[in-house]
Amino acid sequence: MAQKRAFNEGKRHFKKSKKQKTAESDGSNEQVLLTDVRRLLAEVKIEEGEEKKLPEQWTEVELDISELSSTGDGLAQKDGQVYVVPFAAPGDTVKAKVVRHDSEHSYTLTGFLSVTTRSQHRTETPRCPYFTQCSGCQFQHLPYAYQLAHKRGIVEKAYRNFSNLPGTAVPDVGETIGSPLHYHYRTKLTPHFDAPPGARRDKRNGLKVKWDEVPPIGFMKKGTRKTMDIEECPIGTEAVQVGMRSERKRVKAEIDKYQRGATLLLRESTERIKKDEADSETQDKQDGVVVEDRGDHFHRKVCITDSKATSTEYVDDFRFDNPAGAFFQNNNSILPLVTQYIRDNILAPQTNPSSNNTASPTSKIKNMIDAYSGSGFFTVTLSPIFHQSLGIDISEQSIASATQNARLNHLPENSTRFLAADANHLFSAIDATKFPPAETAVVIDPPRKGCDKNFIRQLLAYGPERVCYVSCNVHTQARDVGWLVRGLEPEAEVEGEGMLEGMYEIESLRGFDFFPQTSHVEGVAILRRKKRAGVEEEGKVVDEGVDGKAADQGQTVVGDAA
Ligand SMILES: C[S@@+](CC[C@H](N)C(=O)[O-])C[C@H]1O[C@@H](n2cnc3c(N)ncnc32)[C@H](O)[C@@H]1O
Repeated sequence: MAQKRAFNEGKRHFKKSKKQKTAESDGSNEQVLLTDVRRLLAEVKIEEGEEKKLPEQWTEVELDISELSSTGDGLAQKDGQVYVVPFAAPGDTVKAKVVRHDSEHSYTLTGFLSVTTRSQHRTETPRCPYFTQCSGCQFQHLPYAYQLAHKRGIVEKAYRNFSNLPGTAVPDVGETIGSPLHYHYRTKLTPHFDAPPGARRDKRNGLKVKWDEVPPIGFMKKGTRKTMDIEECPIGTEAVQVGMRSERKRVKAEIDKYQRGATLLLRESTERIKKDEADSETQDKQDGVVVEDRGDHFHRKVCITDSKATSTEYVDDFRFDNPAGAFFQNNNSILPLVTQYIRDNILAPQTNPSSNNTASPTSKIKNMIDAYSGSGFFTVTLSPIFHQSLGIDISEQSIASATQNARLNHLPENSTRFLAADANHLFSAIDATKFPPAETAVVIDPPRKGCDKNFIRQLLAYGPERVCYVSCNVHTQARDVGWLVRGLEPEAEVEGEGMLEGMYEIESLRGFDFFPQTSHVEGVAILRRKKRAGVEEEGKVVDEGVDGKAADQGQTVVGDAA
């Protein structure tokens, strides 16, 4: 079934933007790259924007790559200009084609041509024949351990460059947790095809769109706005690959029915069958079905192409049903690791229930608020260690799925609840007697742009005991965590509002490799609240309350999380 083009497809990789001039991080690729470029220029003592003679556009240059940027590109310095080269490795000498100079910022975007001298790090043979052409993967030429170490460096740099925190406030970044699957991990792919040239004119003239040939069906060609034809994508799961083959075949047969280009949905769905209940057909090879042996169970996997159909995924024994086109994490293999990590760390370390998966009798933290909950992934998988959980998402459809997922996993309705609401107005609506901040942990997993300042302001005013911030953009995460630690200055336009003091310490930081072979890293930051003013009475928490007034909540403190 056709779908709308995903937000990041068909967009130019580097577009000129004025945002880079603002002090606050927007976490965009361009801003992150520019930060790396500036540091490299400073190291070689070159002024940004210095006039120099640069090679003509589309000419070939030979470059020595010195490092990898946080965007996954190789960086080289030549004659006072930084060159950005995709698909390169530090230590390579490469030939590249000049694409565009940014003279204001002294860097040049290039297209990769070939390697003249191989780096010692370039030890892997890319599995994909489209590698260096397709824009999807950046790292197939690098060994996996190298990818993980580089991603740890991305997290370190993000906090150095975008948190505005002194080094002493940022703990050592832990080693990146690798994905069990390095290839064949993506449970969702969305290849697309474009309308034929002249389609707009034909439509304007009321004519039917004419396809002279089947268009390329695949992903964006690196550095262009063109779609390249891709028959197989080795980061897709086996079921997704089966779906890709059959969808390509179907589109080829039915191309005349399309009046425009389209994005295709390929989403894996799993049926779990207990071995002792499996019949002889369960394991039979059937068209379009992939069967995996999972100990006590078989997993029968198919690829769904209708965005409204239900897809099912299992994370450990938790089951999640979602509309196939809705957001759900894309690398199922790493999800048990990340949820276990959060269960082990979200409560105070000394009261950690470790791996026993049940509510801790000794932790004073009893409640969890999952802001940006989506269809309940964290609310459901973390619920065993909390007495009550509340998931909030702006999308009513996601909240309907989350409620259904809680039911599917037999979570009681009175202790696991969901609310469709804007997280930016969340904490003013929370009843602090039901969710006392001193007994509550908040999980945040916002979109790439991070949290709104309003959200951070409210979170600081509410002041939960612990915060677990999960993010697919460690640069906006670093900015937001910086605010939680340092505090937030008042908005100029809000009369009478004072400085909101930072009240958190970063307990731990690390990346999880949700997307092997690419430059993306998922960051998990655990924050603890600094000691509350007036908490010292033996056996009692005297909290400042949500509105800033001291209020004796009379909670018994068993174990101190601060
Ligand atoms: C990265 S997804 C995370 C979803 C979920 N934690 C998961 O792992 O499946 C971000 C979620 O934030 C939600 N969202 C975006 N803006 C929001 C807002 N202002 N208030 C509440 N939720 C919001 C989106 O609907 C989306 O479900």
